[in-house]
Amino acid sequence: MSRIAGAFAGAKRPFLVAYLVGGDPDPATSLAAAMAIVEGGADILEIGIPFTDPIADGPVIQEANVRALAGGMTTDKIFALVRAIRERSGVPIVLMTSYNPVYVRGDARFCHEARDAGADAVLITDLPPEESGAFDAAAREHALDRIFLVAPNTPPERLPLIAGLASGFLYLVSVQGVTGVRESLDPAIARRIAAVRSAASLPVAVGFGISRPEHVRAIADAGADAAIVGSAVVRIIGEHGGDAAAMQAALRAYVAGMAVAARRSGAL
Ligand SMILES: O=P(O)(O)OC[C@@H](O)[C@@H](O)c1c[nH]c2ccccc12
Repeated sequence: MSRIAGAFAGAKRPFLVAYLVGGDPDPATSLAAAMAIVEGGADILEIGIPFTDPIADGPVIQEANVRALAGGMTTDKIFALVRAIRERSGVPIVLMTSYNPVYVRGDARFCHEARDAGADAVLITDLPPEESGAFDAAAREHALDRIFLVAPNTPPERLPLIAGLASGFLYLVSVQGVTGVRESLDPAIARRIAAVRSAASLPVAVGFGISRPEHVRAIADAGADAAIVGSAVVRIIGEHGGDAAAMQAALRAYVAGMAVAARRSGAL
């Protein structure tokens, strides 16, 4: 069983997935951020490989991409970051990336290096299921789970195709649009979670726009297995970039509040 499947099957189910851009604002501070997020209680870590032309990223994450690239982040250093986290923690790690950094290495080499560093899964934001056959074969060979996005405008008839390729969990995008903190959740989310559930037996994690404990509770009450928080975490890193100790304290406190909200939810 993969580390991610094991986490979802375990007594302490994963409720909170936290995202950060690898290397934001520089490799050492990013490691400090990742460890504070884990210490705060995140159950799964999602690490974005910074890229000049990201898809679906709102302004907060775009700026983090720019900071990370300016701080010297490369794909090699992403693997070094994953390795450093893995030396310190057993937290499941999802690598999120555009296909470009994968393509330049080749599917097999990318998957080998990701696995060797200690990553558990890969999410490629711009590789549709129809075109992911070669990558999927390499991922399977290296025992990496494949996370796919399901958006509000994903036609229901595509769900079986996506569910057939995915493993670990399905990433349900809560809104049509880009990443970023939002005031409230789309009321249609419960219906969408139910639709994904009926098409797939995988855990469902909901992301985009989740930033407050009440959002996490609402997601849990709507039947999701996990909530994904990105921009709210990345914003804290951006605010404290120069002061690692203050950044770590703020991240620990914020993530702990979100994790506690998830675990108190009756639905979970
Ligand atoms: O930032 P938000 O709204 O909290 O959403 C999570 C999201 O940032 C993260 O999972 C993510 C970052 N970049 C992406 C690109 C596509 C899909 C998802 C993502």
